[in-house]
Amino acid sequence: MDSVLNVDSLTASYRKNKVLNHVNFKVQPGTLTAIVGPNGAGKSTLLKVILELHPRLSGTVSCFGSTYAQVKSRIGYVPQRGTVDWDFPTNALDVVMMGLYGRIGWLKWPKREHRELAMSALEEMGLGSYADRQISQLSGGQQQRVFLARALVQDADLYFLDEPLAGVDAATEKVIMDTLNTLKSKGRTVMVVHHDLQTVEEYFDHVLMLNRTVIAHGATAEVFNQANITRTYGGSLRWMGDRLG
Ligand SMILES: Nc1ncnc2c1ncn2[C@@H]1O[C@H](COP(=O)(O)OP(=O)(O)OP(=O)(O)O)[C@@H](O)[C@H]1O
Repeated sequence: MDSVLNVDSLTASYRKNKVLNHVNFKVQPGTLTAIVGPNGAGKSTLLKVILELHPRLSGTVSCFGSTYAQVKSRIGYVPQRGTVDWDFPTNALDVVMMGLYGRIGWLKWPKREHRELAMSALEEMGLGSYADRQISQLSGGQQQRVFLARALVQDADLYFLDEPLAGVDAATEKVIMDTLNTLKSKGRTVMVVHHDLQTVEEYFDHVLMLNRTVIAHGATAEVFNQANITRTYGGSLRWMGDRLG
């Protein structure tokens, strides 16, 4: 089967600090992958390099057999909440509409059908009554759902989400995971930076274990084991041993 994403010998740095070193992996369509690794492992940087928001030093990234620039309308991104300027004066509905600009075209006015699409995505996220609310006046979990709604209306084939479950309550976590599973059931491919090792097996069918390079990658049932967790995190996670044997 052709891979949706092929990362080959990818190396990236911030000035002289090499953050990603010969990262190699391929992702198959219709998979839901957790990207896990300790703080500073390069998870967010990996997404930024794939999305051409940060340059690579060497290596290649191909999405659907093409460069990112050629297929970017097929790719959705939900950034880490902390990296977004929530004081930007815009309301929830307008943020969701941004996901439609690929279809509407920049500098063109959205039509009623676009507004309805954005509205129904907000409703799907349980935020129908918040459409006019300034994004700075939403809770963290609501902001996260607004960004997920924006990604949904984009109707992409490949999604990257950077810690969408960080700091959200159980109800929002369920809404987000249900949404990601729906995308997967439609054959979309989803990659999620994730920190809670306790839920990796329950939520994700694949896992990419990263610590500046790929420590392990594959089906969760095959690679998410104590040996690989220790290799990824060092000896600092001994408490997981009881669970994973
Ligand atoms: N803009 C930047 N300028 C300089 N160094 C950076 C920058 N962004 C990240 N780094 C460094 O690159 C390394 C990898 O950071 P990155 O944010 O990719 O890690 P991460 O795995 O996503 O971490 P976390 O789990 O803490 O979010 C870290 O050492 C970090 O300090």
